[in-house]
Amino acid sequence: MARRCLYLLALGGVLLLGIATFSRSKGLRRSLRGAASRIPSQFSEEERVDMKRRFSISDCLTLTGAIQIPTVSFTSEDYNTTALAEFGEYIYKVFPTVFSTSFIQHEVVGGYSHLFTVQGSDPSLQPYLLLAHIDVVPAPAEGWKVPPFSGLEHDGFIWGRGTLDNKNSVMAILQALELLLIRDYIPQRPFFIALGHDEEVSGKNGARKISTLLQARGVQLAFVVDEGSFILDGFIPNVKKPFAQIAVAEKGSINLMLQVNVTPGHSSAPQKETSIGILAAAVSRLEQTPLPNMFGDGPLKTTLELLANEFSFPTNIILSNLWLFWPFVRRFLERNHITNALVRTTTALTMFNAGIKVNVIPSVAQAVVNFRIHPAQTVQEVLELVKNIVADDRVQLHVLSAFDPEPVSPSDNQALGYQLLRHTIHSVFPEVSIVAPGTCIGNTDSRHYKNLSNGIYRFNPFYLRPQDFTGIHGLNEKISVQAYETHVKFIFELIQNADTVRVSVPHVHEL
Ligand SMILES: CCCCCCCC/C=C\CCCCCCCC(=O)N[C@@H](CCC(N)=O)C(=O)O
Ligand SMILES: [Zn+2]
Ligand SMILES: [Zn+2]
Repeated sequence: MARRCLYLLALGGVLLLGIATFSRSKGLRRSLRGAASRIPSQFSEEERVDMKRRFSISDCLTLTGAIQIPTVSFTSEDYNTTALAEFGEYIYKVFPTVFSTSFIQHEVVGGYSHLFTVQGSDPSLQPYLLLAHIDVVPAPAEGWKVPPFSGLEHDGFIWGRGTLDNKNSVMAILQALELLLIRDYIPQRPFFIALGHDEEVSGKNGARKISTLLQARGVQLAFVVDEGSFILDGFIPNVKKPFAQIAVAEKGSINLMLQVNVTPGHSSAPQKETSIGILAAAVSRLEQTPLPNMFGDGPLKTTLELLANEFSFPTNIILSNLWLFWPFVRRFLERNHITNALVRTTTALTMFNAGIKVNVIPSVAQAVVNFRIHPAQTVQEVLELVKNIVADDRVQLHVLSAFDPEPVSPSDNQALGYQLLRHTIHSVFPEVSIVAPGTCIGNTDSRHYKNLSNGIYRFNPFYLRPQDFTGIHGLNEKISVQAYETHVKFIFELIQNADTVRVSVPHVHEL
């Protein structure tokens, strides 16, 4: 009853005050609106067939295609170096113009990563960086409808590990540049392309080394574009149509090992508690005690306000008036595992090891918990909360790896990278009316570049539905041929759009 009264009261207030509107100054957004690509992003039938083959199954220059090369990362010390080296040779063969153009320098960094420096014709413009990664997570063939490294095309889709994460970006970036160069396009704004080889296992040998190299050269970037968000379709119940989310934030991470040591013994006369029992109780407490809901801090509130009109009544009214309804929305978002990941630091129990024999009380039990830290919290704050939840001195806590969330990048009208992406999304996907800032719940190589730019944007130009999400790191990863072509078109337009707009920048760097 009380809730109903509150709701009616609020509704009345809303009608009186009028539904919130967002004032938008013109500035950069206006200058982008008139910007048109100088070379139309239209590809001949032959070019379309070629770009598909290079990505999937190349029958022209080699027997393999990009998806067929098993560039698997297992751990930060163990990745398929043979495949990574083969991939380097492959891109050299299939993108001859990129590799032979005088104003493009190519360097191999960290053994297998690639850095391309494209010297723009106007060095007064601040450079930007396009990121992607060559490596993929393992893909045992069980459960796949086609072999994961076959690159087979079926029903309009290219199947295989890396088709969404992230050889699509690697190949689309190089393909778009190749096609622009063939059309004699000379970029005005300098830019870099960095293709990491160990993103899936930290990026410390690829992205981090490239970033260090660029920093040593005094490079400051106008913006960085990486993977990490999409045109989201069906992730939020009741949202009427897909919307593009550009991730301006990225969660932090802690891998925490919990360990319990006891004196081993015969299982016929166990002590009251075993190492396994103590550890199991501790990790269960962690799982059963969610970390605080941080709704209201970070970009999610803005995303929901921008989406408000996409919902039907009364959700549209509720989201337009979060100042009033935030306690309700805060609780609502916890109910679904993906929206829950957006409002708090998540706790995932990922490894559990103990025991050597059926009749031996094990001396050691170990578990690993993976926390993804909300943008409004830090590693130290999370560790403090975790200690209080575990609350058992017999459980040792060892931080295996940890990093804080990334700073939130600007998404205002003067934010060049954000506005260029926004403009390009509207031009390549005219049916997508909403572009909103958001948070990447996974981690990307872009975090290694935060010293070089405050404008880091994570966006992949394709539609993602919840069922597609299960293919990323999962089974039957696939991309439609049309989505891959559109990815190429998007980069083709983005590079040209980056040349069209002029904003004053504080730092000018000569490549
Ligand atoms: C209101 C907005 C609703 C938003 C719904 C969000 C839907 C999110 C969908 C997908 C997010 C996918 C994130 C992809 C990037 C993840 C890349 C990745 O797997 N990285 C690894 C890196 C590991 C490492 N060692 O660095 C990881 O995160 O584990
Ligand atoms: Zn990835
Ligand atoms: Zn991945």
